[in-house]
Amino acid sequence: MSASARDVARAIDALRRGWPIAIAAPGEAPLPLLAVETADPIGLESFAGGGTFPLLISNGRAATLKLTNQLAAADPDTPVAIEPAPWLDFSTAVALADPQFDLATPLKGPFRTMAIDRPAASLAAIRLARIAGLLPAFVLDGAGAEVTIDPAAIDAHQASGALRLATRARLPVDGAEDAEIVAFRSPDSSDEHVALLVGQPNGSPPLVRLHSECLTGDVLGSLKCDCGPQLRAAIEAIKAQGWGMLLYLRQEGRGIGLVNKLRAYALQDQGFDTVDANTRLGFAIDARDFGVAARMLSLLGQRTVRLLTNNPAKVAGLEAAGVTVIERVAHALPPNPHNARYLATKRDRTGHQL
Ligand SMILES: Nc1nc2c(ncn2[C@@H]2O[C@H](COP(=O)(O)OP(=O)(O)OP(=O)(O)O)[C@@H](O)[C@H]2O)c(=O)[nH]1
Ligand SMILES: [Zn+2]
Repeated sequence: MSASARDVARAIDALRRGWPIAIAAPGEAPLPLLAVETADPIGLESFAGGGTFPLLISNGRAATLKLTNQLAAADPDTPVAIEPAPWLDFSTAVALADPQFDLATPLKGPFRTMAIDRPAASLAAIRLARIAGLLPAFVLDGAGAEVTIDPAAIDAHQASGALRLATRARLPVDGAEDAEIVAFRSPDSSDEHVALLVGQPNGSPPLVRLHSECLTGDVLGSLKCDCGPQLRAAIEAIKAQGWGMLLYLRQEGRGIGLVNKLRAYALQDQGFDTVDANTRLGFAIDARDFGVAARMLSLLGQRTVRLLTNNPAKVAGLEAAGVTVIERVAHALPPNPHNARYLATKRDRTGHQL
């Protein structure tokens, strides 16, 4: 592991423990940061010195709070800085960061945005929050940073190039007794992706399914989404075709992590759909990087595939990463009363071809 990879790992760990870090981009002054989600009043005081402080949130969140115009910057990941104000205290910072009480508690204010003087570090901070599975909201410019990292190290952390095949073994599964599991690891990330290889190569391109982790659907049988049935149907479809592979990608919640996905579910309980829930939390609607899947296919010797999906973004993501998708094979399953709205939203708002 390189020194910078170690620093990113330390930065993620520090943020999750409520310790401050700094991001220093070339040509910019360092940007000290304390994650609002894991801060407490004592940690905040030792970081900010007891005074008032500026905050950094994402545009999706700022637009939800009516601090920016959603249309002005279409990308929900764009950083937005909020000016210090005497009424900006710990509990107000939490209310600005976390949408769960948006409808219940009127926000203190007014709050004003301000120009961002360290743009590269600010953008990297929002990305780092997502990688750490934290709400994208930081107190800025305090003291005591545990570690200082370069945005380039965060890019390297996300890159799939260092992914390696770690081990493989026979794994008879329900529906495919001849299956083999292959595990992948990267020194830059703790995500352990796996591929399930079904059947034997028969000269034609494999039928491939990219399945993003869904603990609730895959393991607990959640009816809120279609993941569990899609997972099992994919294995059956691959088996029926003769051969292929299911890539199980550790991209829970379309890349925002389990806790943030469950926060999105809490917002869905309040009536927001899957798209608006992600945006209110301050995340992109889909934060996945399908370069990981392309790298796994390349390590498995596959550059041309038939892809089981309804999501054109998966086809585009693989193609952009150098995989030829010769055919998209539809993978729709019957709705149930709990996921009908979710499936309709995917069709109407994220371009799924159902
Ligand atoms: N953030 C968020 N993630 C969700 C929600 N519902 C399901 N997911 C996640 O969405 C991912 C499932 O998407 P997939 O089935 O791989 O793919 P898709 O983009 O729907 O496209 P298909 O290939 O057509 O199924 C999993 O990581 C789930 O955890 C939600 O409401 N919010
Ligand atoms: Zn799911």
